[in-house]
Amino acid sequence: MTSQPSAQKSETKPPDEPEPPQRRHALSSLWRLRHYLRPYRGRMIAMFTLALAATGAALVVPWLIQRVIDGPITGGDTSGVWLLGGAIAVFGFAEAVIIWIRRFIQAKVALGLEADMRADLYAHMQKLHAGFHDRWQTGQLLARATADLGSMRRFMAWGLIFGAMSLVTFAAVTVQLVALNWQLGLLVAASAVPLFFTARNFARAYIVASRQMQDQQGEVASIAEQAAQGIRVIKAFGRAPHMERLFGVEAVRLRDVSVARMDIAARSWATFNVIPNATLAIVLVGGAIAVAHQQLTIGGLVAFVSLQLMLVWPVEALGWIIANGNEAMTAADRVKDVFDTEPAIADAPGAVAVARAETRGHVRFEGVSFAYEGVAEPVLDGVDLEVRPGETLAIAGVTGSGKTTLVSLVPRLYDVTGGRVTIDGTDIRDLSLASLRSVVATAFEDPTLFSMSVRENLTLGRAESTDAEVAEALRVAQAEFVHDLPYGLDTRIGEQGLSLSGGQRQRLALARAVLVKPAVLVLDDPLSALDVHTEELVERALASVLKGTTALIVVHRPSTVMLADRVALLAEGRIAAIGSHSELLETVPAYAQVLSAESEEMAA
Ligand SMILES: Nc1ncnc2c1ncn2[C@@H]1O[C@H](COP(=O)(O)OP(=O)(O)OP(=O)(O)O)[C@@H](O)[C@H]1O
Repeated sequence: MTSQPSAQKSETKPPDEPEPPQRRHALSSLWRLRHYLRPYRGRMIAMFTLALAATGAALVVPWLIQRVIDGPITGGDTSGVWLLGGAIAVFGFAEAVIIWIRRFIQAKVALGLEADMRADLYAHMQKLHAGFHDRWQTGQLLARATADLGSMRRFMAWGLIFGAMSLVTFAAVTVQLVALNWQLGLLVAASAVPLFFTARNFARAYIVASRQMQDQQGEVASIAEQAAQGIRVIKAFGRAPHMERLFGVEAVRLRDVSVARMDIAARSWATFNVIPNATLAIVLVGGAIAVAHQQLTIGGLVAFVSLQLMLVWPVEALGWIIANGNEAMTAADRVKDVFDTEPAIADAPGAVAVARAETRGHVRFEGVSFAYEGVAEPVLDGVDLEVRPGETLAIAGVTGSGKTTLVSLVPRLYDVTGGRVTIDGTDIRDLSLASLRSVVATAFEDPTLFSMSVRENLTLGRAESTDAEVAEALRVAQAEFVHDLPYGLDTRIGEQGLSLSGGQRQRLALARAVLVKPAVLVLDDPLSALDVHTEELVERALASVLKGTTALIVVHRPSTVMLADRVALLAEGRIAAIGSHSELLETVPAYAQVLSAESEEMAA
């Protein structure tokens, strides 16, 4: 078996995870994902039009107020107030309705966008080879699929519209202000200059802080995920305080980078608040002077101030929009890291599909070498091995000799780095992955079961299996205990099947592989968790299945070797010896050592 990847993963960051992004790169990462907006183009245009209409309705109100003050109020004509007051109410109500409709559409667009991106990201992660998942922390992937997509959704569906509307509002209000009083209007327009510089400096600092926080969120998620997965080990070793400390260190780091990020935001947002309010104070003084000099009516001043108040929120929101945009850019950069990883194991051009019925299951390893990514030393170095159709070949070797690695090459969980593996004479890289995996079925020593019903877990490799076939597979794997579960085959088993014992999980995983009725069955020490009696029962039933199937079985125990027609001894990356169990016991001392004293007893 391979060593626990999560243990390795906790030590290192993904090697292909880049350094914090340059603003330009982050922007281009977000830009590259613009196609997700395409299906929502119509609704985005509708949202923008509605936002414009709401702003238009809001802009009319100060103009009407000016008419009320300068007309009916100044002239003492109360009858005119009703009409203008009614118009103000209509426009105010219209604005509220339009905003409500826009928000309704916006929520659908936002959630639809996020769901689309998440579905694609998940599909892509599923296509990525096992080597990618070995190197990436699960928490980092989780953070990308949740928090990062959330940031992108917020910007694409809200930030973009609000940003555009803030600019439109600023321009429209400024034009109106200049028309009312050009000196004061230009003063308000000039306040855009300090705003621009504040916004630029804020954006530069915030993008780095955002990326640091997002990366750290991934670290915290990784530790939490490992702690949840390894809760039994942690408890058994009394390491809860140690794990708490580890988590605490990362959580404090997350708090620190989040506080640093908010610090940058708080300072800039204070400026975003101060500028419009300071401008408003100056306008009030200047406006009062203008009214005194009869350059502006009282109604004009009230309209001016009302219009200017309309700018306070868009300017204050600028800080949020920039922050949101930066978070979306760095999130897109992080998501792009995953999207840009090409599946190293994929269908070759012109890959052919093999049919199960036509596959004899003649497996050959021809001069096969293999080294894990980033590891110089090869695990396998020139393996030549033949498994004839219908033959059962056991692979033995000391721990860490590469048995799991060797059998993982057959379903192409990893690709050879030298030589080739063939099935019925065809290089498996020339077969379509889907068809290869339908003729090769695998059961691992550490059987992963999913949080779904027993039936769904069993039929994972062959959804169309009949009840009779399921029953037969359960019999072969001696897994009939499932019928005693509260809902039988419909019992939902816990995450990773934790509510079942190790041996029960192993038997279900074996039944799942057998159910596929594969041409080539790969079993990686599938009976290691069973007691001797159950193992014997499974072996007896399995023997009938193995008769018509080519099988490669990784073995540690002599009892499992008995299933095999021949045994290959793997040592130093090569096949050191091959033959029947008794031949090897007699002629290869290393073989007897590998299978321990137990093997000698059995041979005797
Ligand atoms: N994902 C991986 N990345 C890097 N190295 C790995 C990976 N998986 C396994 N190795 C290394 O490859 C070597 C062979 O591992 P493998 O699991 O194939 O051995 P094995 O013979 O099946 O061991 P065991 O009998 O203990 O199950 C070991 O040195 C192991 O540390």
